[in-house]
Amino acid sequence: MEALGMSRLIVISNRVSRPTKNGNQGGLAVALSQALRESRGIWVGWSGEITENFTGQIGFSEDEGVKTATIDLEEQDVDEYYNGYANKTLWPLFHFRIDLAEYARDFEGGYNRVNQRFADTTSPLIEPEDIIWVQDYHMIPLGRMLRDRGHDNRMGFFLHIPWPPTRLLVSLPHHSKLVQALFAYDVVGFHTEEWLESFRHYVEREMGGSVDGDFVTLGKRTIQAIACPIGINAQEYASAAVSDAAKDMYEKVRRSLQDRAMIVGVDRLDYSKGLEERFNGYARFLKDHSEQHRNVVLTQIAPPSRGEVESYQQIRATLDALAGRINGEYSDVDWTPIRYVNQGYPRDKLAGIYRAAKIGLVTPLRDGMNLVAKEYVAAQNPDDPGVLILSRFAGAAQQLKDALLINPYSPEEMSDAITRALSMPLDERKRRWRAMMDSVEKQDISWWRQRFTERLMAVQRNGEVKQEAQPA
Ligand SMILES: O=P(O)(O)OC[C@H]1O[C@H](O[C@H]2O[C@H](CO)[C@@H](O)[C@H](O)[C@H]2O)[C@H](O)[C@@H](O)[C@@H]1O
Ligand SMILES: O=c1ccn([C@@H]2O[C@H](COP(=O)(O)OP(=O)(O)O)[C@@H](O)[C@H]2O)c(=O)[nH]1
Repeated sequence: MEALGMSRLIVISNRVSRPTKNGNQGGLAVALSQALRESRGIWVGWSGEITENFTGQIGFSEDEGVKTATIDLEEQDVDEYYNGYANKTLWPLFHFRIDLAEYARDFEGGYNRVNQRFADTTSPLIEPEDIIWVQDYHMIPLGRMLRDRGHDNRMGFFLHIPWPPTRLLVSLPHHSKLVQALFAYDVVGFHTEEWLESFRHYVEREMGGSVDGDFVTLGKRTIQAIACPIGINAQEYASAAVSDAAKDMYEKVRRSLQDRAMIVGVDRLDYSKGLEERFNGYARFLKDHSEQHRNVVLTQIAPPSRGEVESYQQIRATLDALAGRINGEYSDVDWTPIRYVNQGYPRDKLAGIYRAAKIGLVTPLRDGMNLVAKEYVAAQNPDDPGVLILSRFAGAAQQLKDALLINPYSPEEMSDAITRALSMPLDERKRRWRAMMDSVEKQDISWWRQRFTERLMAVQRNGEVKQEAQPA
């Protein structure tokens, strides 16, 4: 494979997704699997299992040509690392919710302990020419820990969530230690220019570092920090939308709607996704447009997520009550305005649901990227496409400028956008869809992977960048 040459790729992430025969995997897993297969690489991560006492024993497996190496964690590890520091401390803070961020020394201790465990697991597997690619906020210190074990390999890090403004980040105890750890990598990637800009701002203002184009220097160490938006497998997703499973689902949904227009939302049940604001915006639409009652249904698919974390239990209870209240107020014996569904669907069925929806309503308060927005576009019928209403605060809004971009905090804007989308002429729908689909197809998941790994390959093992890789 051209980007990696003869080097093996080693990917390390919290979750590992093994290829299955029916290909039912997320886009990230598909993209990484392809690169791992072609480079005979390894994907390292948590097995998702809990063991009584940590053994460090590695479970090796090979499925469809992709090797995985996983470890089990102890209950205390999962509490302090995954539920604790990752999802009670970093996730809310990095999504600008310092009101929800909890800090406890135990969380930070558990986070570092688990990262040491991943470093111990990965270290013996690493060969000198391997390129190492660490994914996401669960694993920020891992690169530093691998360097401490003597690995001078090319190492990259990709952050899948936003990078917060400096004024918020400084509320984290030991914030500079966390940021300093990123300087162990050679290339650090973010989804958007905005997150990259905030990272550079922190390094310059808080740490006295300097920025020169993509190069960011702190003390003796210079790394590259780039914006590299993740995409989906657009062609494959468009095909999935006309598969038998998708068509069955499409028919089932359409039959149940009886000519009503469907608005669809698909999100993990997470406070960052703006579901409460979405329901309130839709309620505002119902209040302002009684003539539209019975013509419209909002289907919100929201599989529960991170249910051991209290803020997730709270948002779930809030949404249960809100959906009940809105339905109670507006329903009739033969019409329910919100279908609120707490189960997840596999890709093909989901693609059929997206295609059956006249409107995709994607309104996170803050989101690293949001792949659902791109999937909704890819699943549409080119001859009769639906309209995407997208929060300006999703990373995806930087690319999908032909969506109806809204401020998710404003119920009026949401109500107006729904009204506009319901009556949008076919010509305008087609024009907007074509422009968005061009972007989804061009900057797809392979583009993302290749752009990042090419940058990493251009770094020499001593950390210098080959001349031709320097940006103009
Ligand atoms: O693994 P979980 O705790 O169940 O969470 C699922 C994933 O959520 C986050 O996704 C992010 O990555 C997406 C792809 O780049 C991006 O589109 C989205 O905006 C992000 O929120 C998380 O960052 C992943 O690590 C989780 O696996
Ligand atoms: O019932 C569901 C709900 C969501 N997803 C997938 O979960 C991913 C969600 O990614 P996104 O970037 O939108 O948000 P995240 O959950 O990663 O924050 C998308 O690929 C969805 O298709 C799914 O397969 N089934």
